[in-house]
Amino acid sequence: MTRNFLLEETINIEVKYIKFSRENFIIAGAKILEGERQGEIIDILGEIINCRVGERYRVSGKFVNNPNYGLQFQVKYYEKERPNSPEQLISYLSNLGVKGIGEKTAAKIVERFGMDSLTVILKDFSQLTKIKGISFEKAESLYQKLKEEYLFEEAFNLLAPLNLEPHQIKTLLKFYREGLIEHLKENPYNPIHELYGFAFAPFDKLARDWHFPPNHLYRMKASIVYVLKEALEQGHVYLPLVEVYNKGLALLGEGFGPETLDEGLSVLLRTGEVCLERDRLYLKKLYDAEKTVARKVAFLLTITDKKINIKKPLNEVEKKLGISYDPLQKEALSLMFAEKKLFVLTGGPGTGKTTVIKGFIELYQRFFPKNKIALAAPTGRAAKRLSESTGMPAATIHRLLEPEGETRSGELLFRYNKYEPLPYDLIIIDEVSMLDLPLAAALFEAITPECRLVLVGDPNQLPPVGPGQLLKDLLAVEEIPRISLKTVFRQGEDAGIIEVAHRVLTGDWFELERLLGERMLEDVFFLPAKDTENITNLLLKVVKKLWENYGYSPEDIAVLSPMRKGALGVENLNVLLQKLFNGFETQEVKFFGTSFKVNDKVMQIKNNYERGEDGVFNGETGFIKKIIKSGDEEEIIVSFDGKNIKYRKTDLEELTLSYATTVHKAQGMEYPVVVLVLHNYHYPLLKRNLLYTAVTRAKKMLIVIGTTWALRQAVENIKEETRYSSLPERLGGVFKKGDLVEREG
Ligand SMILES: Nc1ncnc2c1ncn2[C@@H]1O[C@H](COP(=O)(O)OP(=O)(O)OP(=O)(O)O)[C@@H](O)[C@H]1O
Repeated sequence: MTRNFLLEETINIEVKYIKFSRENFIIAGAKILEGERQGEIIDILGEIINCRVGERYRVSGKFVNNPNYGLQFQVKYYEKERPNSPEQLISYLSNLGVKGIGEKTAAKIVERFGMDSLTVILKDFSQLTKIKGISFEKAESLYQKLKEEYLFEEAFNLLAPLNLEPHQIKTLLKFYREGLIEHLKENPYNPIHELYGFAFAPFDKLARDWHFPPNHLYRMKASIVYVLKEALEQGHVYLPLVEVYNKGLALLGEGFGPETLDEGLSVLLRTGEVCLERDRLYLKKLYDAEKTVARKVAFLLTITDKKINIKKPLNEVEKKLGISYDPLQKEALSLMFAEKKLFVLTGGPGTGKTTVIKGFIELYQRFFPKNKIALAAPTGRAAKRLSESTGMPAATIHRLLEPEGETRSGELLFRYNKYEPLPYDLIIIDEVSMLDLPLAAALFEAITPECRLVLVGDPNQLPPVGPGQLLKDLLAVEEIPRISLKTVFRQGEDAGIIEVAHRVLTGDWFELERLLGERMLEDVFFLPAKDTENITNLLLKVVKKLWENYGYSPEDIAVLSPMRKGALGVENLNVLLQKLFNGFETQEVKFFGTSFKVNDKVMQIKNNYERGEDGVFNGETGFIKKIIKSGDEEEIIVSFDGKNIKYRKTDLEELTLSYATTVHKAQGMEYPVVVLVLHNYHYPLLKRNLLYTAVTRAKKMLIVIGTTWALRQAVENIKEETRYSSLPERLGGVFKKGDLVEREG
């Protein structure tokens, strides 16, 4: 949102009704308040936060003629006007959404305090209690709401013209509260240091506006930290110093050389915000995490146990489970009882990883009946699957560690850590491909040296969303005991899916094309379609058929797309699928353009350890069971696997519709039916590991809809991003040079 908008006009309007709102984009009917068009009601379109009926705005933008809707005004910049008549004030107060402050009560307030009402509320809200029907609590809620509005407005007026997104402004306010502007004045780059996910440019512009010189130390420091945080978002644990300098100098613009950054770097090193090792620069948090994991892994490998011979009891276990393990599986089982306390089991779908784990637990319980075992996985769904297949309780790694609070910048603190280690003798972690470095560090730190650790996963899946690539890194260190299971044992209804998964892995496009083209497989279908419109239509037709004719419920069907945005992006598909599955439902709560309806399939999109009894975590899916409306309050009850969790309207930023989801978000999940859409415009993401991850999510049926080119591209593109991580070298060092890892002392 900038003010330099070609042919820009500015008009004053009053919002009469909201026609449409999505995220922060709205279309509203507004009355023009002055000028030639005074009194006309036209549509205004644009991003306006917390836009409410009755409010007045000064909007800048341009008039456009829409062939269907007539004259409209596209808003590029706006300023909310404070109410300046008693009627406006009443409308403003009653539309704030404070429980118990409707039009009548608002009128009483304005009657008593006149045009000073807002000042009175902000200065001394207890005065409101003089009015009959306004309790202290009600007055306080109104004060809180008003204060929030003012803070937001102040921040918005300062930051929105710098291209900061509204949700980012909210994040800043949540973190700095009333002190936001003060903190920015002190050092406009503070958020780059203290938070994640912010661009450099807005704060750089702010610093310029406030006359901080371009070679200011703050700017040098922030550019380095920004470059490292950007690298973290891309999965890197560190960046080579030369890359930091190149990227940092590109940010600073012309006229700067490495020597200007040197000063910033030495301050950051002195204060410990970043760490330099050889030519590798780390954010401290990731440096510590990497060292923790390396130290613990080294420790688990150096302190050894007595090897146990499992030959005889294994026969009994095989009899009990009615299975005969193949030689590789037997070797895996025997290594799990070897001297070293860390073991990594890998393999694609259906290769018997779970079957080996089951046998291992059986054996372990025979040898150590009193020992305590914990099973965990990075996501709730993966933990549930692990629990179902082993018949033992399994938790997410978060729950295993028991979050107890979080730091100001949102990092979780756990009950179990190096001071209070996890009370288990054996820990088995599944889906380790999804485990990122910070969570791995928290886990490893909380493991006692006596504990045995078995890690299970498939390294061909996508790497974790967070930084690092633990599983791949561990596999790169030859001293770490591991077995990679190869034979596919599963011969059920998903045989075709497994065959396709293996063909994808080997990049066997011609065979795959033949299998799909000749419809050789019972459970995999490729429906070629060219443009996004055809793909969408076909998708809706297919999903409708699956639902109405084949009896699959929305819960059973996962529509996967590589991206969030665009015609075939998850956001768009969710709106279409909601209409299909739940179009007639009328009970809804609107939240920034998303309509949440009863029966909708939803996903939690951030970890919240305080929600419900033991937290709801990123990636958990559920269904909206109930919407409760009382007065101005709206609440939603979501059932996650039978567990009912309450969300207030303001909590809805934690939820998203999940009829469709990205392949990245579907990692670790399994669904009876996967419908995957692929189009040429997904090009940057069309990679083998993404396709493999999508394919292996399907248990009974896989349907791919899209262009042949996109599918082939995904099969053949093996360019995986390289993630900078020193873990393999650090661990290699233990066995060779011993220079990068400190032994546990
Ligand atoms: N040695 C074996 N002999 C016969 N059947 C086996 C053997 N090992 C595994 N199976 C069978 O193969 C199927 C797949 O095994 P399992 O579920 O353990 O694989 P997985 O690697 O965990 O798969 P996924 O990653 O897809 O969950 C199961 O039905 C299992 O009973």
